[in-house]
Amino acid sequence: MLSVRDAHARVIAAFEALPSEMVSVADAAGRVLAASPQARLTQPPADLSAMDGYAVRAADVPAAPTTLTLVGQAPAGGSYDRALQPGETVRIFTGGPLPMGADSIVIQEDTKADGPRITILEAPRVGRHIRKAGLDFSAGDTPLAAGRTLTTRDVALAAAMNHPWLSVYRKPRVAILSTGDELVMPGEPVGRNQIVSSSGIAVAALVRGWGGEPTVFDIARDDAKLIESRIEAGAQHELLITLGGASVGDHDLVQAALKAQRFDMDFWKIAMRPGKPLMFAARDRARVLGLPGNPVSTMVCALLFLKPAMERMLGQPGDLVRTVPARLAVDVKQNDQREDYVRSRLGRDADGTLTVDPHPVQDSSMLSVLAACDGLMIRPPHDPAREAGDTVQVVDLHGLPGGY
Ligand SMILES: Nc1nc2c(c(=O)[nH]1)N[C@H]1C(S)=C(S)[C@@H](COP(=O)(O)OP(=O)(O)OC[C@H]3O[C@@H](n4cnc5c(N)ncnc54)[C@H](O)[C@@H]3O)O[C@H]1N2
Ligand code: MOO
Repeated sequence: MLSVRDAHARVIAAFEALPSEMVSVADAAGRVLAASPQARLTQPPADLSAMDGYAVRAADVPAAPTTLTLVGQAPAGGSYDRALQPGETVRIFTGGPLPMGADSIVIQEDTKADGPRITILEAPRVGRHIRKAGLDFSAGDTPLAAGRTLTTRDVALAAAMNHPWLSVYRKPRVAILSTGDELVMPGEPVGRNQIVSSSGIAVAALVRGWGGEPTVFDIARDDAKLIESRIEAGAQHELLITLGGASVGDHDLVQAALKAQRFDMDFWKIAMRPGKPLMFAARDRARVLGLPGNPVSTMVCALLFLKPAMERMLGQPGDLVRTVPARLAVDVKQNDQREDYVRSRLGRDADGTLTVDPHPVQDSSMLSVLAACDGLMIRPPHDPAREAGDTVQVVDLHGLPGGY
Protein backbone atom coordinates (compact mmCIF):
# COMPACT_ATOMS: atom_id res chain seq x y z
CA MET A 1 0.00 0.00 0.00
CA LEU A 2 1.10 3.52 -0.84
CA SER A 3 2.48 5.63 2.03
CA VAL A 4 0.72 8.85 3.07
CA ARG A 5 3.74 10.82 1.86
CA ASP A 6 3.75 9.19 -1.60
CA ALA A 7 -0.03 9.53 -1.97
CA HIS A 8 0.23 13.21 -1.06
CA ALA A 9 3.06 13.70 -3.58
CA ARG A 10 0.98 12.09 -6.34
CA VAL A 11 -2.05 14.23 -5.54
CA ILE A 12 -0.22 17.55 -5.53
CA ALA A 13 1.69 16.67 -8.70
CA ALA A 14 -1.65 16.45 -10.51
CA PHE A 15 -2.68 20.05 -9.86
CA GLU A 16 -1.36 23.37 -11.06
CA ALA A 17 -2.26 27.00 -10.42
CA LEU A 18 -5.54 28.18 -11.95
CA PRO A 19 -5.68 31.38 -14.02
CA SER A 20 -5.90 34.65 -12.15
CA GLU A 21 -8.75 37.15 -12.06
CA MET A 22 -9.17 40.69 -10.75
CA VAL A 23 -11.32 41.26 -7.66
CA SER A 24 -12.25 44.39 -5.83
CA VAL A 25 -10.02 44.93 -2.81
CA ALA A 26 -13.25 44.98 -0.78
CA ASP A 27 -13.86 41.33 -1.73
CA ALA A 28 -10.28 40.13 -1.55
CA ALA A 29 -10.06 38.83 2.03
CA GLY A 30 -9.43 35.07 1.97
CA ARG A 31 -8.35 35.08 -1.68
CA VAL A 32 -4.82 34.16 -2.76
CA LEU A 33 -2.70 36.81 -4.47
CA ALA A 34 -1.61 35.87 -7.98
CA ALA A 35 0.58 38.97 -8.39
CA SER A 36 2.30 41.06 -5.77
CA PRO A 37 0.84 44.59 -5.73
CA GLN A 38 3.39 47.43 -5.69
CA ALA A 39 2.64 50.36 -3.41
CA ARG A 40 1.38 53.15 -5.67
CA LEU A 41 2.35 55.86 -3.20
CA THR A 42 4.45 56.58 -0.17
CA GLN A 43 2.78 56.44 3.23
CA PRO A 44 2.76 58.80 5.01
CA PRO A 45 3.21 61.02 1.95
CA ALA A 46 4.99 63.71 4.04
CA ASP A 47 6.19 64.15 7.62
CA LEU A 48 2.97 64.18 9.68
CA SER A 49 2.02 64.87 13.26
CA ALA A 50 1.11 61.82 15.35
CA MET A 51 -0.71 63.99 17.93
CA ASP A 52 -3.03 66.93 18.38
CA GLY A 53 -0.90 69.85 19.59
CA TYR A 54 1.56 72.45 18.33
CA ALA A 55 4.36 72.24 15.77
CA VAL A 56 7.46 73.98 17.07
CA ARG A 57 11.19 74.43 16.45
CA ALA A 58 12.73 72.60 19.41
CA ALA A 59 15.54 75.18 19.54
CA ASP A 60 12.92 77.86 20.36
CA VAL A 61 12.04 76.09 23.61
CA PRO A 62 15.34 75.22 25.32
CA ALA A 63 13.47 75.17 28.64
CA ALA A 64 9.85 75.26 29.71
CA PRO A 65 7.78 77.32 30.13
CA THR A 66 8.34 79.34 26.93
CA THR A 67 5.69 81.30 25.11
CA LEU A 68 5.42 81.19 21.29
CA THR A 69 3.20 83.03 18.82
CA LEU A 70 0.45 81.13 17.04
CA VAL A 71 0.66 81.84 13.28
CA GLY A 72 -1.66 79.26 11.68
CA GLN A 73 -2.91 75.73 11.66
CA ALA A 74 -2.29 72.39 9.91
CA PRO A 75 -5.23 69.98 10.09
CA ALA A 76 -5.15 66.50 8.50
CA GLY A 77 -5.86 67.10 4.82
CA GLY A 78 -4.74 70.76 5.03
CA SER A 79 -1.36 72.43 5.54
CA TYR A 80 0.44 75.53 6.75
CA ASP A 81 2.34 76.62 3.69
CA ARG A 82 4.89 79.08 5.02
CA ALA A 83 8.08 78.18 6.88
CA LEU A 84 7.95 78.48 10.65
CA GLN A 85 10.03 81.44 11.87
CA PRO A 86 11.84 81.66 15.23
CA GLY A 87 9.34 82.13 18.06
CA GLU A 88 6.38 80.87 16.03
CA THR A 89 4.14 77.84 16.45
CA VAL A 90 1.41 76.24 14.34
CA ARG A 91 -1.66 74.50 15.70
CA ILE A 92 -1.50 70.95 14.33
CA PHE A 93 -3.78 67.93 14.45
CA THR A 94 -3.16 64.20 14.24
CA GLY A 95 -2.33 63.44 10.61
CA GLY A 96 -1.60 67.11 9.82
CA PRO A 97 1.53 67.80 7.73
CA LEU A 98 4.50 69.24 9.58
CA PRO A 99 5.12 72.86 8.53
CA MET A 100 8.54 73.60 7.00
CA GLY A 101 11.03 74.59 9.68
CA ALA A 102 9.19 72.77 12.50
CA ASP A 103 10.98 69.75 13.97
CA SER A 104 8.86 68.70 16.94
CA ILE A 105 5.28 68.41 18.17
CA VAL A 106 4.19 69.39 21.65
CA ILE A 107 0.94 67.67 22.64
CA GLN A 108 -1.81 70.08 23.55
CA GLU A 109 -2.00 68.74 27.13
CA ASP A 110 1.51 70.20 27.62
CA THR A 111 0.51 73.70 26.54
CA LYS A 112 -1.59 76.63 27.67
CA ALA A 113 -3.32 78.83 25.10
CA ASP A 114 -4.15 82.47 25.64
CA GLY A 115 -5.35 83.76 22.29
CA PRO A 116 -2.33 83.74 19.96
CA ARG A 117 0.05 83.26 22.91
CA ILE A 118 0.88 79.56 23.35
CA THR A 119 2.88 78.67 26.42
CA ILE A 120 4.84 75.43 26.09
CA LEU A 121 4.97 73.65 29.45
CA GLU A 122 7.29 70.74 28.48
CA ALA A 123 10.56 71.25 26.57
CA PRO A 124 10.21 69.33 23.24
CA ARG A 125 12.67 66.89 21.71
CA VAL A 126 13.60 67.03 17.99
CA GLY A 127 11.50 64.50 16.08
CA ARG A 128 9.01 63.95 18.91
CA HIS A 129 5.52 62.82 17.72
CA ILE A 130 6.49 63.11 14.05
CA ARG A 131 5.78 60.32 11.56
CA LYS A 132 8.42 60.59 8.85
CA ALA A 133 7.38 60.33 5.19
CA GLY A 134 7.51 56.67 4.12
CA LEU A 135 7.40 55.39 7.72
CA ASP A 136 4.80 52.77 6.74
CA PHE A 137 5.79 52.04 3.13
CA SER A 138 7.25 53.72 0.07
CA ALA A 139 6.04 53.80 -3.54
CA GLY A 140 7.21 50.61 -5.26
CA ASP A 141 7.36 48.50 -2.07
CA THR A 142 5.92 44.97 -2.38
CA PRO A 143 5.11 43.84 1.17
CA LEU A 144 2.44 41.32 -0.02
CA ALA A 145 3.97 38.42 -1.95
CA ALA A 146 2.14 36.42 -4.63
CA GLY A 147 0.81 33.17 -3.18
CA ARG A 148 -0.26 34.79 0.06
CA THR A 149 -3.76 34.14 1.37
CA LEU A 150 -5.02 37.62 2.09
CA THR A 151 -6.02 38.35 5.66
CA THR A 152 -8.18 41.34 6.45
CA ARG A 153 -4.95 42.98 7.67
CA ASP A 154 -3.43 42.44 4.23
CA VAL A 155 -6.53 43.87 2.56
CA ALA A 156 -6.22 47.01 4.68
CA LEU A 157 -2.58 47.35 3.58
CA ALA A 158 -3.38 46.78 -0.12
CA ALA A 159 -6.13 49.41 0.04
CA ALA A 160 -3.73 51.85 1.75
CA MET A 161 -1.26 51.17 -1.09
CA ASN A 162 -4.02 52.55 -3.36
CA HIS A 163 -5.07 49.32 -5.07
CA PRO A 164 -8.80 49.18 -5.78
CA TRP A 165 -8.34 45.84 -7.60
CA LEU A 166 -6.12 42.87 -6.85
CA SER A 167 -5.03 39.95 -8.99
CA VAL A 168 -5.99 36.68 -7.27
CA TYR A 169 -6.20 33.06 -8.35
CA ARG A 170 -9.62 31.98 -9.52
CA LYS A 171 -11.41 29.90 -6.90
CA PRO A 172 -11.12 26.15 -7.51
CA ARG A 173 -14.56 24.74 -8.35
CA VAL A 174 -15.05 21.56 -6.40
CA ALA A 175 -18.01 19.24 -6.91
CA ILE A 176 -19.04 17.02 -4.00
CA LEU A 177 -20.90 13.77 -4.49
CA SER A 178 -22.20 11.70 -1.56
CA THR A 179 -23.13 8.16 -2.48
CA GLY A 180 -25.18 5.60 -0.57
CA ASP A 181 -28.76 4.30 -0.32
CA GLU A 182 -28.66 4.92 3.42
CA LEU A 183 -28.13 8.66 3.22
CA VAL A 184 -30.64 11.48 3.63
CA MET A 185 -30.05 15.21 3.92
CA PRO A 186 -30.18 16.85 7.37
CA GLY A 187 -33.80 17.69 8.21
CA GLU A 188 -35.31 15.14 5.83
CA PRO A 189 -37.39 12.27 7.21
CA VAL A 190 -34.93 9.58 8.29
CA GLY A 191 -36.26 6.13 7.37
CA ARG A 192 -35.42 2.81 8.93
CA ASN A 193 -31.71 2.00 8.53
CA GLN A 194 -30.99 5.43 7.17
CA ILE A 195 -28.45 7.97 8.42
CA VAL A 196 -27.99 11.66 7.84
CA SER A 197 -25.35 12.65 5.32
CA SER A 198 -22.96 14.88 7.25
CA SER A 199 -19.84 14.64 5.14
CA GLY A 200 -21.10 16.50 2.07
CA ILE A 201 -21.90 19.47 4.25
CA ALA A 202 -18.60 19.29 6.08
CA VAL A 203 -16.52 19.00 2.91
CA ALA A 204 -18.40 21.89 1.29
CA ALA A 205 -17.59 24.01 4.34
CA LEU A 206 -13.94 22.99 4.13
CA VAL A 207 -13.78 23.79 0.41
CA ARG A 208 -15.26 27.22 1.08
CA GLY A 209 -12.93 27.82 4.03
CA TRP A 210 -9.92 26.78 1.97
CA GLY A 211 -10.72 29.27 -0.77
CA GLY A 212 -12.78 27.19 -3.22
CA GLU A 213 -16.30 27.18 -4.59
CA PRO A 214 -18.18 24.01 -3.67
CA THR A 215 -21.08 22.52 -5.62
CA VAL A 216 -22.92 19.88 -3.61
CA PHE A 217 -24.69 17.34 -5.84
CA ASP A 218 -27.82 15.53 -4.74
CA ILE A 219 -27.02 12.32 -2.92
CA ALA A 220 -26.60 9.46 -5.40
CA ARG A 221 -28.23 6.15 -4.59
CA ASP A 222 -26.08 3.04 -5.04
CA ASP A 223 -26.92 2.85 -8.72
CA ALA A 224 -24.01 2.46 -11.13
CA LYS A 225 -25.57 4.46 -13.98
CA LEU A 226 -26.63 7.31 -11.69
CA ILE A 227 -23.16 7.52 -10.14
CA GLU A 228 -21.60 7.50 -13.61
CA SER A 229 -23.77 10.42 -14.72
CA ARG A 230 -22.88 12.39 -11.60
CA ILE A 231 -19.19 11.68 -12.18
CA GLU A 232 -19.60 13.05 -15.69
CA ALA A 233 -21.13 16.24 -14.28
CA GLY A 234 -18.39 16.41 -11.66
CA ALA A 235 -15.74 16.20 -14.38
CA GLN A 236 -16.77 19.70 -15.48
CA HIS A 237 -15.21 21.06 -12.27
CA GLU A 238 -11.57 21.37 -11.32
CA LEU A 239 -12.03 18.56 -8.84
CA LEU A 240 -14.74 16.07 -7.95
CA ILE A 241 -14.82 14.73 -4.41
CA THR A 242 -16.74 11.50 -3.99
CA LEU A 243 -17.76 10.45 -0.51
CA GLY A 244 -18.19 6.79 0.35
CA GLY A 245 -18.42 3.81 -1.92
CA ALA A 246 -14.64 3.60 -1.97
CA SER A 247 -14.19 0.26 -0.26
CA VAL A 248 -14.64 -3.32 -1.44
CA GLY A 249 -18.31 -4.03 -0.62
CA ASP A 250 -20.87 -4.99 -3.28
CA HIS A 251 -22.38 -1.52 -2.93
CA ASP A 252 -19.09 0.35 -3.27
CA LEU A 253 -19.58 1.46 -6.85
CA VAL A 254 -17.45 4.55 -7.22
CA GLN A 255 -14.31 2.94 -8.59
CA ALA A 256 -16.21 0.91 -11.21
CA ALA A 257 -18.13 4.02 -12.25
CA LEU A 258 -14.88 5.96 -12.65
CA LYS A 259 -13.43 3.23 -14.81
CA ALA A 260 -16.62 3.10 -16.89
CA GLN A 261 -16.17 6.82 -17.47
CA ARG A 262 -12.59 6.19 -18.71
CA PHE A 263 -10.84 7.60 -15.64
CA ASP A 264 -7.39 6.19 -14.88
CA MET A 265 -6.91 5.17 -11.27
CA ASP A 266 -3.75 6.83 -10.01
CA PHE A 267 -4.02 5.00 -6.71
CA TRP A 268 -6.53 3.27 -4.48
CA LYS A 269 -5.84 2.29 -0.87
CA ILE A 270 -3.11 3.84 1.19
CA ALA A 271 -1.34 2.88 4.39
CA MET A 272 -3.31 5.24 6.59
CA ARG A 273 -5.83 5.01 9.43
CA PRO A 274 -8.42 6.34 9.13
CA GLY A 275 -8.62 6.60 5.36
CA LYS A 276 -7.37 3.35 3.88
CA PRO A 277 -9.69 3.21 0.82
CA LEU A 278 -8.66 6.67 -0.46
CA MET A 279 -8.88 6.86 -4.23
CA PHE A 280 -7.38 9.23 -6.79
CA ALA A 281 -8.21 9.20 -10.48
CA ALA A 282 -7.74 11.45 -13.52
CA ARG A 283 -9.06 11.83 -17.05
CA ASP A 284 -7.66 14.65 -19.18
CA ARG A 285 -7.98 17.74 -16.99
CA ALA A 286 -10.57 16.20 -14.64
CA ARG A 287 -9.48 14.95 -11.24
CA VAL A 288 -11.40 12.82 -8.75
CA LEU A 289 -10.46 12.38 -5.13
CA GLY A 290 -12.51 9.57 -3.63
CA LEU A 291 -12.74 10.00 0.12
CA PRO A 292 -13.70 7.03 2.29
CA GLY A 293 -17.26 7.11 3.62
CA ASN A 294 -16.65 6.87 7.33
CA PRO A 295 -17.11 10.51 8.31
CA VAL A 296 -13.94 10.83 10.39
CA SER A 297 -11.96 9.22 7.56
CA THR A 298 -13.51 11.76 5.21
CA MET A 299 -12.46 14.67 7.41
CA VAL A 300 -8.91 13.48 8.05
CA CYS A 301 -8.33 12.65 4.37
CA ALA A 302 -9.72 16.06 3.38
CA LEU A 303 -7.15 17.73 5.61
CA LEU A 304 -4.27 15.65 4.27
CA PHE A 305 -5.11 15.53 0.56
CA LEU A 306 -7.93 17.88 -0.44
CA LYS A 307 -6.42 20.93 1.25
CA PRO A 308 -3.02 20.56 -0.46
CA ALA A 309 -4.73 19.92 -3.83
CA MET A 310 -6.65 23.17 -3.40
CA GLU A 311 -3.52 25.01 -2.35
CA ARG A 312 -1.82 23.89 -5.58
CA MET A 313 -4.70 25.30 -7.62
CA LEU A 314 -4.25 28.52 -5.67
CA GLY A 315 -0.57 28.83 -6.58
CA GLN A 316 0.71 27.54 -3.24
CA PRO A 317 3.07 24.65 -2.47
CA GLY A 318 0.40 22.27 -1.12
CA ASP A 319 2.58 20.88 1.65
CA LEU A 320 1.37 18.10 3.91
CA VAL A 321 -0.36 19.41 7.00
CA ARG A 322 2.11 20.90 9.47
CA THR A 323 2.97 18.94 12.60
CA VAL A 324 4.45 20.03 15.91
CA PRO A 325 6.12 18.02 18.66
CA ALA A 326 4.12 17.15 21.77
CA ARG A 327 4.70 15.13 24.90
CA LEU A 328 2.64 11.94 25.23
CA ALA A 329 0.38 11.90 28.29
CA VAL A 330 -0.04 8.09 28.37
CA ASP A 331 1.66 4.91 27.15
CA VAL A 332 0.65 3.69 23.67
CA LYS A 333 1.09 0.31 22.00
CA GLN A 334 3.12 -0.50 18.90
CA ASN A 335 1.52 0.62 15.63
CA ASP A 336 0.82 -1.66 12.66
CA GLN A 337 1.65 -0.96 8.99
CA ARG A 338 -0.82 1.97 8.59
CA GLU A 339 0.16 5.53 9.49
CA ASP A 340 -2.26 6.39 12.25
CA TYR A 341 -3.93 9.79 12.79
CA VAL A 342 -5.11 9.37 16.35
CA ARG A 343 -7.86 11.71 17.52
CA SER A 344 -6.45 13.33 20.66
CA ARG A 345 -6.76 16.13 23.14
CA LEU A 346 -3.98 18.68 23.37
CA GLY A 347 -2.96 20.44 26.55
CA ARG A 348 -0.04 22.12 28.29
CA ASP A 349 2.29 20.79 30.97
CA ALA A 350 3.21 22.91 33.98
CA ASP A 351 6.36 23.92 32.04
CA GLY A 352 4.26 25.00 29.03
CA THR A 353 5.14 22.00 26.80
CA LEU A 354 2.38 20.85 24.45
CA THR A 355 0.92 17.53 25.59
CA VAL A 356 -1.17 14.99 23.69
CA ASP A 357 -3.69 12.60 25.18
CA PRO A 358 -5.11 10.11 22.66
CA HIS A 359 -8.86 9.54 22.88
CA PRO A 360 -9.60 6.01 24.09
CA VAL A 361 -12.13 5.42 21.29
CA GLN A 362 -10.91 5.65 17.70
CA ASP A 363 -13.86 4.37 15.62
CA SER A 364 -13.80 6.30 12.34
CA SER A 365 -17.60 6.71 12.38
CA MET A 366 -17.51 8.89 15.50
CA LEU A 367 -17.90 12.56 14.75
CA SER A 368 -18.51 13.27 18.45
CA VAL A 369 -14.95 12.14 19.19
CA LEU A 370 -13.49 14.20 16.35
CA ALA A 371 -15.39 17.29 17.52
CA ALA A 372 -14.28 16.78 21.12
CA CYS A 373 -10.64 16.46 20.09
CA ASP A 374 -8.32 19.23 18.99
CA GLY A 375 -5.34 17.26 17.78
CA LEU A 376 -4.28 14.34 15.63
CA MET A 377 -1.34 12.35 16.95
CA ILE A 378 0.65 10.78 14.13
CA ARG A 379 1.92 7.25 14.58
CA PRO A 380 4.24 6.33 11.71
CA PRO A 381 3.90 2.81 10.28
CA HIS A 382 5.38 0.21 12.67
CA ASP A 383 6.06 2.87 15.29
CA PRO A 384 7.21 0.98 18.40
CA ALA A 385 5.37 1.21 21.72
CA ARG A 386 5.78 4.65 23.33
CA GLU A 387 5.70 5.71 26.94
CA ALA A 388 4.15 8.68 28.66
CA GLY A 389 6.66 11.54 28.36
CA ASP A 390 7.93 10.51 24.90
CA THR A 391 7.84 13.13 22.16
CA VAL A 392 5.52 12.51 19.21
CA GLN A 393 4.31 14.61 16.27
CA VAL A 394 0.79 16.06 16.28
CA VAL A 395 -1.43 18.12 14.03
CA ASP A 396 -2.81 20.99 16.06
CA LEU A 397 -6.37 21.49 14.85
CA HIS A 398 -6.68 24.87 16.58
CA GLY A 399 -6.46 27.80 14.23
CA LEU A 400 -6.22 25.77 11.01
CA PRO A 401 -7.34 27.84 8.03
CA GLY A 402 -10.99 27.37 7.14
CA GLY A 403 -11.99 26.76 10.73
CA TYR A 404 -11.30 23.02 10.64
N1 LIG B 1 -13.85 -5.79 3.86
C1 LIG B 1 -13.48 -4.53 4.03
N2 LIG B 1 -14.37 -3.64 4.50
C2 LIG B 1 -14.00 -2.39 4.69
C3 LIG B 1 -12.67 -1.99 4.44
C4 LIG B 1 -11.76 -2.93 3.93
O1 LIG B 1 -10.58 -2.64 3.69
N3 LIG B 1 -12.22 -4.19 3.74
N4 LIG B 1 -12.31 -0.72 4.72
C5 LIG B 1 -13.05 -0.05 5.77
C6 LIG B 1 -12.64 1.30 5.88
S1 LIG B 1 -11.12 1.55 6.53
C7 LIG B 1 -13.46 2.32 5.56
S2 LIG B 1 -12.96 3.94 5.85
C8 LIG B 1 -14.77 2.13 5.01
C9 LIG B 1 -14.96 3.05 3.81
O2 LIG B 1 -15.85 2.56 2.98
P1 LIG B 1 -16.56 3.34 1.81
O3 LIG B 1 -15.73 4.46 1.34
O4 LIG B 1 -16.95 2.34 0.82
O5 LIG B 1 -17.79 3.99 2.53
P2 LIG B 1 -19.27 3.46 2.64
O6 LIG B 1 -19.25 1.97 2.75
O7 LIG B 1 -20.05 4.06 1.57
O8 LIG B 1 -19.64 4.11 4.00
C10 LIG B 1 -18.96 3.83 5.19
C11 LIG B 1 -19.75 4.43 6.35
O9 LIG B 1 -19.77 5.82 6.22
C12 LIG B 1 -21.10 6.31 6.15
N5 LIG B 1 -21.19 7.40 5.19
C13 LIG B 1 -20.98 7.34 3.86
N6 LIG B 1 -21.17 8.53 3.29
C14 LIG B 1 -21.51 9.37 4.26
C15 LIG B 1 -21.85 10.74 4.30
N7 LIG B 1 -21.89 11.51 3.19
N8 LIG B 1 -22.14 11.32 5.50
C16 LIG B 1 -22.11 10.55 6.62
N9 LIG B 1 -21.80 9.26 6.65
C17 LIG B 1 -21.52 8.66 5.50
C18 LIG B 1 -21.91 5.12 5.67
O10 LIG B 1 -23.23 5.21 6.03
C19 LIG B 1 -21.19 3.99 6.34
O11 LIG B 1 -21.65 3.86 7.67
O12 LIG B 1 -14.96 0.80 4.62
C20 LIG B 1 -14.55 -0.16 5.61
N10 LIG B 1 -14.91 -1.47 5.15
O1 MOO C 1 -9.78 3.99 7.00
MO1 MOO C 1 -11.17 3.55 7.63
O2 MOO C 1 -11.00 5.15 7.39
O3 MOO C 1 -10.09 3.06 8.99
O4 MOO C 1 -12.28 3.78 8.86
